[in-house]
Amino acid sequence: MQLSETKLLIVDDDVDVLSAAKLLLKRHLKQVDIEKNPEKIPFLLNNGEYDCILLDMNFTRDVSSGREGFQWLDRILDHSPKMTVIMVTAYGDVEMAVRAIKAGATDFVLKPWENDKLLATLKKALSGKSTDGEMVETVAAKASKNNLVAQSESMRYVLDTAERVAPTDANVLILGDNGTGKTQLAKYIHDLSQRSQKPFVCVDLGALSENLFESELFGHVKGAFTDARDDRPGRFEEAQGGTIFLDEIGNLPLALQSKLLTVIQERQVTRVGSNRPVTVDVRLLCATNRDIDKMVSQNEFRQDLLYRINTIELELPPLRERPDDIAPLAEYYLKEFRKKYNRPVTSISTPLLKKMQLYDWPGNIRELQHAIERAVILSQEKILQPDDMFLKNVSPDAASATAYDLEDMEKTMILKALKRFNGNITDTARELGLSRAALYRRLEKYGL
Ligand SMILES: Nc1ncnc2c1ncn2[C@@H]1O[C@H](COP(=O)(O)OP(=O)(O)OP(=O)(O)O)[C@@H](O)[C@H]1O
Repeated sequence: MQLSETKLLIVDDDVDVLSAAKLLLKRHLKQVDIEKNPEKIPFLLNNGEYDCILLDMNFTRDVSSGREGFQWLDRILDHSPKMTVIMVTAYGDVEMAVRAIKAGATDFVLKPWENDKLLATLKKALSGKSTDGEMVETVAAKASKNNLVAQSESMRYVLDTAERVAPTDANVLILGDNGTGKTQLAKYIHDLSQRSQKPFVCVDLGALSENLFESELFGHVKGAFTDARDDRPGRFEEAQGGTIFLDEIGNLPLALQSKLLTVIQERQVTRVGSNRPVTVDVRLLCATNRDIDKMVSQNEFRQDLLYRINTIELELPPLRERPDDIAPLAEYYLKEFRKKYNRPVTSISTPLLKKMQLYDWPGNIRELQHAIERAVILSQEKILQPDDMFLKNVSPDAASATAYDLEDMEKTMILKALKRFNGNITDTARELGLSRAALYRRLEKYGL
């Protein structure tokens, strides 16, 4: 959207700020309205057709929590979910900005602002919108999203948060078991960020031997150790301007944890064997499948480092906790492998899908991917059947279930749901889409 077509509302309790902003912006925008009292916001939203709101975070002087601003942000987005809201704060720091963006703001500006910066922020926020208010995705982000299957509510929440955090440059820690998609998510964040045209460097700290960590991350100079025949930049330098993704950060030895902390604080790396620091501008994404808080409490991971890397934490749930993703993932990989191996398989039978829903998937998406790959290669059928997929811990009853074994299926589903919610009847009933009374009747019927 063009700046010259934009109708803007500015809400701030400081009249000087309001008049200065109006004086500057009315020359560039179609309409600029100002309001001192945030209580008027609902009335103004009902009566004006604004494209953008510049909203102060702190209405009560000397209060810097931003609480009021967040409350008004919620109210605005409840009323107009696609509104471009730019938060204004005198106390801005990355954390507050990230919280605002997570809560739905498009961007933020610091007070007192420089006129050029304010205009640039407005332009950027509005240019990300097409006329119907949808965010325009970059080509890389679109491609990346196409590879991400996310139908369950929990995954959509994770992606939604990732999308909000991506443009902020905040450090993100991704938690999740093996194969849940941590690397894929990190790439997605990079593709959605302003660094998407710069390198995305992925370092698997779980696959590095301890004596290689330092030179791999920070580089070395010729002669620094026996095998160092040339000067070599480390992965931080390779990621210059872009993103570095440190996978399995929980594997970083303590001595290197303090070096990494220094790198993050000073934004400089020093190659092994050199004493000349090199300035690096990288965004840091980390991931681990370990219980990092427990590692901190056992002094295996530095608390101060954790604070630095987890400005935002995203947790990928295991596949068994998002059964809604199983069918779309299976379809997605069926299509991929059918093409890759030129096989005539067209679809997945309902009984096989049921069998997959009942399985625990300890290896998560990676395991599902391999299971479909094997089935596509080996199956003689056009439609994959339960026997085409060997899954270790599915009970034989469930495995041979046909679409017509409804009672067996129902009993198994109830048992699974009860287990998942530790016997809690209300939660189990809600999960199964039953009333509590209906669930009790079935428990009695099946003698559970
Ligand atoms: N949402 C998704 N949709 C489709 N495929 C996915 C999704 N998430 C992950 N995958 C695929 O699953 C496999 C495992 O994903 P990924 O390597 O990102 O997991 P990870 O959590 O980083 O694993 P590890 O802990 O072993 O490093 C990859 O082949 C990836 O492409």
